[in-house]
Amino acid sequence: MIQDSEFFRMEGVPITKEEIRAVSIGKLNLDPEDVVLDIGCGSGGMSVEISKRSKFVYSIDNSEDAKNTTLNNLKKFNVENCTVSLGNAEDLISKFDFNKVFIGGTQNIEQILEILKEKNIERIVVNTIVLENSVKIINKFEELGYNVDFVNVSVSYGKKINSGHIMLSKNPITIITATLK
Ligand SMILES: C[S@@+](CC[C@H](N)C(=O)[O-])C[C@H]1O[C@@H](n2cnc3c(N)ncnc32)[C@H](O)[C@@H]1O
Repeated sequence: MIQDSEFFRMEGVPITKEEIRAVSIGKLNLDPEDVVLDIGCGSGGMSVEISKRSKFVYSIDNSEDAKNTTLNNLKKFNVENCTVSLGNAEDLISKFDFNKVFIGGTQNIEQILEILKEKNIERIVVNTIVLENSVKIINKFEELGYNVDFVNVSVSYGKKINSGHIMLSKNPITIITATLK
């Protein structure tokens, strides 16, 4: 994984942290021939990591700052197999052909999952921090007939203080993986 500090960042544009990227990449079970849609690409943290392990990535974000941040990071890490589109994922998904999806942005998530089901996508991995979203997403996947696996990942970062070393925890992230039965 690339260290978080190596990414170009813009104020207000989130990034999926290194350890969460590692687990999410594992859950995507990437193959070099995979074509992946990254919904809500933010700073491009996942887009860059996925592009290094797959054939092509289509990234979407509805924030212009996020689009520009991702483009900067694609350039910084010499990624040539990824394009970035500005807009709402629910309006753009139909333009692309892909076989796996990573979702880091969850606005209109139920509508997005319904559109993806129509495309028979084999594997979808979603990250969410909001508890209500976790329940909503798991229920929607089950309603649509997917196998669902969900894990909660809590990362604590080590820090040196005067009297020794401590661990500082970050908010847990729920990682939901849906596969077709
Ligand atoms: C947590 S950030 C993703 C971070 C990213 N995975 C990374 O590694 O840098 C979520 C992003 O999703 C975008 N977003 C949320 N819902 C969206 C939607 N329906 N369509 C497009 N973008 C969306 C937000 O603008 C935000 O930039």
